[in-house]
Amino acid sequence: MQPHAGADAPARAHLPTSATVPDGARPEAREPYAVSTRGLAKSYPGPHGSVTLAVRGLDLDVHQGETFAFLGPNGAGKSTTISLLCALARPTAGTATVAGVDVLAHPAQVRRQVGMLFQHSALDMELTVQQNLRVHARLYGMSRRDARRRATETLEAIGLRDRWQAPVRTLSGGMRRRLELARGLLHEPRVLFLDEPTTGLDPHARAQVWDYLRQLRERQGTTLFVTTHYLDEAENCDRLAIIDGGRLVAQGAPAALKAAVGSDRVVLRTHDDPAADRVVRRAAPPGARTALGPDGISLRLPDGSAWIPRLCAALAAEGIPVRAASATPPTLDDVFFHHTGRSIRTAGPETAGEGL
Ligand SMILES: Nc1ncnc2c1ncn2[C@@H]1O[C@H](COP(=O)(O)OP(=O)(O)OP(=O)(O)O)[C@@H](O)[C@H]1O
Repeated sequence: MQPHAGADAPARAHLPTSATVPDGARPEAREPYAVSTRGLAKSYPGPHGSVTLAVRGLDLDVHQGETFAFLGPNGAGKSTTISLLCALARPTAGTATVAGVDVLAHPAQVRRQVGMLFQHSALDMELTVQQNLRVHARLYGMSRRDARRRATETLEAIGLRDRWQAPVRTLSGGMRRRLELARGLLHEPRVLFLDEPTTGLDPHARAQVWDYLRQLRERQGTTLFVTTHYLDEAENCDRLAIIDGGRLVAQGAPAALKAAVGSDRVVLRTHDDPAADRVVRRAAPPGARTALGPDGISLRLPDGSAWIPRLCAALAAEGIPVRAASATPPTLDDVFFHHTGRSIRTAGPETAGEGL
């Protein structure tokens, strides 16, 4: 479907518009970012006269040609942000430019510049692969020749060239997802927004989608803005932003975000973990907090592997041999925990802000 202007535009008292690039100018000449937002916010009417603050003042910068992950738990505000950036909904406050174009001043131009892959399939199941692409090409005003050329290229790239006459309902879930990717790319968008592109796919199909995204980035330098709640997917992106309850929690390259957390996770297993826990607490540096769990005793320590022999020696001195010990560098879940005090695996929609 052709994207349409948001009918949900709330009253905007003083919504500033960015003056970065006027219509028709070459955006890359002045705009170094594929996506840039300042104070971007969106609220919805909530239950019982309340207001849901779905997105609360985002400052995001996505470089051209990079694969950018937008990571957050359910209800964090990821889909809402994509709607704002694709000019499908109007912000309540703040500014945003996509491919150098202001989403508030020139929404139609933004919609032409971007490609979108929605969470739920927007394919027509009764039409063939080729017909689905043709409908999309018409909506974007592509010439027949361009549409045919691009359809051939994209179907080749996603490995569906031999299925071009098949009705979409006969394709597997992974094939349909790849076809949606081909469709989103048909009009050669400068920025492709993907809302949880691999949700519901099996591991093999997930890997295929990511292989294709990687190729796309290498061949065409398309900027990819991908929402996900899979940590491993965010890990493989150039940079990421973490969002929780509509707020930006952290933004940067995965390695830099993890390095900023600093401490490694040290886990020790013994035959008597409660007794060992008391010993470890005495031996660990002041301020280090231990946690007893089914995996053993865990604690966060800078340079964790250097601490393991010391902790083992302290335990041996108390007659408690160590059965297993490990030191793991911080993960993106640790980054999320560091900033929010919760694990992304257990964080849920109740964190989305409700207020006035
Ligand atoms: N059209 C709407 N009307 C009212 N509230 C909405 C609307 N769309 C989203 N919300 C609320 O805004 C908050 C953010 O929702 P959003 O869908 O953007 O989160 P998300 O991070 O994409 O979640 P998920 O991973 O589950 O898709 C939630 O509290 C949601 O209930």
